[in-house]
Amino acid sequence: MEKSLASTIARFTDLLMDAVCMVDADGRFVFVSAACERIFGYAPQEMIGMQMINLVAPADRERTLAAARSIMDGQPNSRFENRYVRKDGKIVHIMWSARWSEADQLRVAVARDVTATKQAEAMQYTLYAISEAAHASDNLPALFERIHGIIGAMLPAAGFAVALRGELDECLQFAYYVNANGSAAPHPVARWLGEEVSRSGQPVLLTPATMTLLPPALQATAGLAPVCWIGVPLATTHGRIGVLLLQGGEASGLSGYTDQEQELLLFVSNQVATAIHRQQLYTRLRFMAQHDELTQLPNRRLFHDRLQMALARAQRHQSELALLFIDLNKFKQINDDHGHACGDQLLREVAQRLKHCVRESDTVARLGGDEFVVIVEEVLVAADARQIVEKIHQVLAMPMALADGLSLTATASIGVAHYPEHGSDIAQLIRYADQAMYAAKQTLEHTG
Ligand SMILES: Nc1nc2c(ncn2[C@@H]2O[C@H](COP(=O)(O)OP(=O)(O)OP(=O)(O)O)[C@@H](O)[C@H]2O)c(=O)[nH]1
Repeated sequence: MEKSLASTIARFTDLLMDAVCMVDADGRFVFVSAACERIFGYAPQEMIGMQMINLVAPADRERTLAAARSIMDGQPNSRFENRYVRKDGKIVHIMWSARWSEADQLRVAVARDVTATKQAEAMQYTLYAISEAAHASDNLPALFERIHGIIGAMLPAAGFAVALRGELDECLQFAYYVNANGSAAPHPVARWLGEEVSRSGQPVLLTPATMTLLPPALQATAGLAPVCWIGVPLATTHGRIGVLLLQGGEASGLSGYTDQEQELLLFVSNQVATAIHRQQLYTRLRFMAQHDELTQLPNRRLFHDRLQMALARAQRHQSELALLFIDLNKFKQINDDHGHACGDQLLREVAQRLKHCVRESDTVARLGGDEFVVIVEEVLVAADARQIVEKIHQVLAMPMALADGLSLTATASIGVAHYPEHGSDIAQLIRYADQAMYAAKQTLEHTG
């Protein structure tokens, strides 16, 4: 009776959702139940005789062998997890319950496919990590790098790109691009894919099998390397802001990404879009708080911060710096004669010209009205600053083409303070430069 019950049970192991495997002392499968085919992709007759360890994902082999040894030493394990490579190359996550049967000289194990649970956990973690990244990053490049790392852990990629639509022209610009060759310029396929996804608002999966989606000229450019890309739109509740692109490499296999992986990326893309949009808003607000709206130059607050930093650098390196206070002459007259809009235009033009008089690393700021300041770092001698002052007088004296065919020139009174000669803190330097500017204006008035 007992014997027939045992054989009845044996016949019905095929009904189990979990797979039953028996492995001999040499590590070969000697029995596998029917569920193995669903989990591992191999028919039972294919699996029998195979070395168990050859099916284990390479990264998990050492751990798995150690666990097998411990089970054979008489320590059953009911919660061992590892990854297997299915016959079709996909990874499955398995939870094992196993023990050694001394009488049969077999390791008897029950395998449960926990891939779906693992993926759900990974997805939840990814969503959480992206929202954390949104809070932890204080600029867009830092956010892109973090998102690259988070998504790269979920979907292995040789290349990663974020392309964003311009606010005004909706043109797609690559804001972040990393690929395996270290090339700084986006691959032509990436550009095409970005435009395609941005235009249609639909995800696109490019694999060797769907390569014909590419225009013929690009198919040739794609070359010998296997084409393998996923492109998904980045959309927030306010609309589409750009595109996220992933380029597969060896890790994604020669056949490229799958529909499932595209779904995964699409699923997290909303969270990514929200994080980027948030950062864009924050960056814009910060810019507005630190810059003058009319000229887009740093405002008084940012000027103070920059001067503080420049002074600290000069003190550290025992170098010199110059501070220039610039006030336009008779600017009120321009407003009165030609209107406020014309005055605005002139102020914008003056701002541009001042920027061209100094290096990119120097600061030109607008304090308000017709008052500008320039911080010149690493001036070597007073003559350097005098040269800049001279240049400013020259560029302002060149006619500025304004609206309605109007052409005007400007003049300015300029005061210069040198560090360390005229002060050792920013208050002293500002006071000195302001007084020097005032004195220059007085001289001008007295000389007519
Ligand atoms: N168009 C325009 N005018 C501005 C702006 N801000 C301030 N102003 C004007 O700039 C003028 C500055 O006047 P003043 O300080 O007397 O300067 P000024 O006429 O150059 O006089 P001096 O410096 O003594 O030569 C005022 O008429 C302000 O109304 C602005 O953003 N746009």
